[in-house]
Amino acid sequence: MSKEQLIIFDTTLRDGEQSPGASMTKEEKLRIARQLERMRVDVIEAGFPAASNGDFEAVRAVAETIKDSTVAGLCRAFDKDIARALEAVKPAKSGRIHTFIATSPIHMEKKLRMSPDDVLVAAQHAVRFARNGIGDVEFSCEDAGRSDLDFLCRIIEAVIKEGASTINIPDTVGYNVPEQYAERIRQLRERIPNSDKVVWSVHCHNDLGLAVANSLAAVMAGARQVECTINGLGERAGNAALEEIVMAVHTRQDVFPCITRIDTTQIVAASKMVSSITGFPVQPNKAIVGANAFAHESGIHQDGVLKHRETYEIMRAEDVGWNANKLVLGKHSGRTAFKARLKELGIEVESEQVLNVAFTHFKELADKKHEIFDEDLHALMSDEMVPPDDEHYKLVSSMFHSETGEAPQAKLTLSAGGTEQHAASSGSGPVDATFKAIESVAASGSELLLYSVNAITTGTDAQGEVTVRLSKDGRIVNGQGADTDIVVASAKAYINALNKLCSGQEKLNPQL
Ligand SMILES: CC(=O)SCCNC(=O)CCNC(=O)[C@H](O)C(C)(C)COP(=O)(O)OP(=O)(O)OC[C@H]1O[C@@H](n2cnc3c(N)ncnc32)[C@H](O)[C@@H]1OP(=O)(O)O
Ligand SMILES: CC(C)C(=O)C(=O)O
Repeated sequence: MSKEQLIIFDTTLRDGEQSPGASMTKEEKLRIARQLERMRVDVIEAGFPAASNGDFEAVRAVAETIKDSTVAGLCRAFDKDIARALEAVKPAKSGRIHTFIATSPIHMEKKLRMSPDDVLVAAQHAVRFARNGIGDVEFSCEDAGRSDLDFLCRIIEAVIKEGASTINIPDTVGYNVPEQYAERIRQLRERIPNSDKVVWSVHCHNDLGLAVANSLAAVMAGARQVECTINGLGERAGNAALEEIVMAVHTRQDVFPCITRIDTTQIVAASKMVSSITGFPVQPNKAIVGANAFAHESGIHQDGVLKHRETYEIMRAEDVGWNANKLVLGKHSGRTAFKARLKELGIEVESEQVLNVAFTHFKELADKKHEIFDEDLHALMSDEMVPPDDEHYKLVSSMFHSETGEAPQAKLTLSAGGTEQHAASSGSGPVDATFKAIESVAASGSELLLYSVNAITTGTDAQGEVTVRLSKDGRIVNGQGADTDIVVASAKAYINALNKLCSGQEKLNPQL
């Protein structure tokens, strides 16, 4: 007997982007969306079009590009929001409007300041309005995990009558526990007329570390869509991790009554891409995608695995995309192997020109490093992917001086809009001196929220990957830079963040 399909709805580009500091540019969203499509995700929630013109453009670009996944835009139960989302998803081959309103007593009374009856009317109106513009409408009862069951039944019955075809029951604040949440889904399916005509969806947050457990319990109770994100990214403690949901369902087919369409071999590439773009490292012990997820340290385990892999492994590393790399890349590699590996990693290169520049940089890196790993390529390509038009600032050259007892000095040459500028500064350390020197040219007035360095791979020749988070006028951006010299990586990351801050705006320093 063939199994029912479990719809995988990825919201990395929407709820994932709500992680403080994870905001993404249009180009970054497009790169991730292409990888999600390659992974055969069913629905890609690309953003919240009414949030800003930038997000509208990003959702529209995803809708124009993606052909094999449905593209969804989220909106409040508000005509203006819905109209904006309809416009953004219009170019999609398959588009969806996802509209929501809160249904819990605390949200209705304290946040919306609306009576339950008014919320019900707003929900009906929103779904009707959306259905006039598009055939595929999802309705979410925000904070359903703390909502009154009778009220949920009333509102859901009403929106189904208006034409909603997917009903989402979010545990918005991660309050539920698996048994209770599954029972909620079961009760709703039993009590609501025509419940078998809609897809039941779940969207779980991880405040108590139960997002995946709750989602899977709901699947056992009849949910057939799970909303999730790569690496579990998302508001506060995040959402259910896509890789964990998918691999639990695939590995335990003896338990689950459904199966996903996901190409699991694309999972690790997606995880590395999201980590590299957002600057959120994946913890080594993270299930499925952590560096240690398939590593065996202790003798008894190693002995067992050598005798029979399945003694300690319930999944095969290669099935989720680990160790897919059969070619070792280094300074003797050519363009063909370089291009092939990028393709395997889901990194699409827009033009031959970008490829040629990237290949030159790859060779430069290979001269400094013995072996080039996938992580190096992700970092390298993140540097290449900012379109040249948006690169107002460029690092031309740098010199650093540190001596015991002396304040470290940085001397830089930057190109600002094509004009070379020299800058020098001292600081409490070489990185501090570098940032001060850059600021003496850019005068961005931005606040440095985060500075972090990660060794991309092991060894003293490893590249350092630096993330710099800047904030200005309420906008928060992440910049990334990688180099075998971490001060250079820091300069690149700072400049990358500045370029994002000023993309689409006038240059930061009006004198330049
Ligand atoms: C659980 C979730 O993840 S929900 C999705 C969260 N995502 C976002 O918030 C996207 C980013 N948000 C934004 O850019 C802005 O908040 C906007 C553009 C959506 C709205 O901005 P503003 O109009 O300035 O409103 P603001 O954010 O201050 O307050 C939200 C308003 O929406 C109302 N509201 C909240 N949810 C809903 C809803 N689902 N339907 C209708 N109204 C809603 C609130 O009651 C509040 O109304 P009030 O101003 O009359 O008190
Ligand atoms: C809008 C919904 C789906 C949401 O993000 C939540 O409730 O957490």
